[in-house]
Amino acid sequence: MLSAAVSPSAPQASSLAVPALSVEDVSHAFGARQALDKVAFALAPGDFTVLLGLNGAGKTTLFSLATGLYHCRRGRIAVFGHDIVTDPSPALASIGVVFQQPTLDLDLTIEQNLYYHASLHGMARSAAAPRIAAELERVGLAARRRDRIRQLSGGQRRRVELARALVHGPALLLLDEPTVGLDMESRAFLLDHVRRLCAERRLAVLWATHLIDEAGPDARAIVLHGGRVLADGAVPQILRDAGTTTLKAAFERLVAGASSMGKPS
Ligand SMILES: Nc1ncnc2c1ncn2[C@@H]1O[C@H](COP(=O)(O)OP(=O)(O)OP(=O)(O)O)[C@@H](O)[C@H]1O
Repeated sequence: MLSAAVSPSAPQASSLAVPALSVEDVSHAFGARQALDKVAFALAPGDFTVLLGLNGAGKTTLFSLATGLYHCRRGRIAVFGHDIVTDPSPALASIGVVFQQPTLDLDLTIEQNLYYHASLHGMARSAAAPRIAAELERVGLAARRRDRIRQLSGGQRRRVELARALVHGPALLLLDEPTVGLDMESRAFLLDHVRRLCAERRLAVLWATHLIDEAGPDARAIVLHGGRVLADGAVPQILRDAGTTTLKAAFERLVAGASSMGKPS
């Protein structure tokens, strides 16, 4: 398993009055294809939750709905109580996102990309400057701040995207397959960095991945398959419920069970 150098925070959704993220019976279809089917869960501040699903499970669709890229028509998504459809401004102000597809401007410098993001969030340059400096320092890229994105490696670009997602001070961080294509060292860096943020800033994190080892034994995991939540809980509990010793085996058992019941795959 990848290491996380900080003590994790336990799932606390039940003890929280207003969840950082609340997904209530959300369904979404593309024509006849049902991408999400009554998905429901909640995240509390400080929760590090891994959304585990194979290609096509519905992870990106859920992220697109949670960030307002798609209109949420069936069910409800709220960020700190703000409905993403009816009250989007405060909801979006609280979210930081690292999308699956890189969205940096390759011809701008690291700093220019971050200032642009800050301005989209209505931050004055004077307010953005110390935030940008601090986030770049934390991801080890302060000295490269005037380099253009195209001069960076894939892992460095991902770190820039993470720094950018945090510049406006979100309390909820959504990451869609953030480590795809990265080597072990870069994956471990990102995972450790995000786990630290959870612990230090009480950031709520939803980390979507198909890489099972990114859900350490101390994480909470939501298993999404065929648009449905098959399991949601602390990893040890998921193992107990599935009667397995590894999350990989539990995942395979859950998916096989869903398939044998005729659920979409
Ligand atoms: N724009 C779209 N039009 C039609 N079908 C779509 C569209 N986007 C996603 N789908 C379908 O919805 C389902 C869920 O896709 P989604 O991209 O959300 O899964 P995912 O878990 O993010 O997978 P991946 O890890 O491969 O990105 C899949 O069956 C996919 O083919």
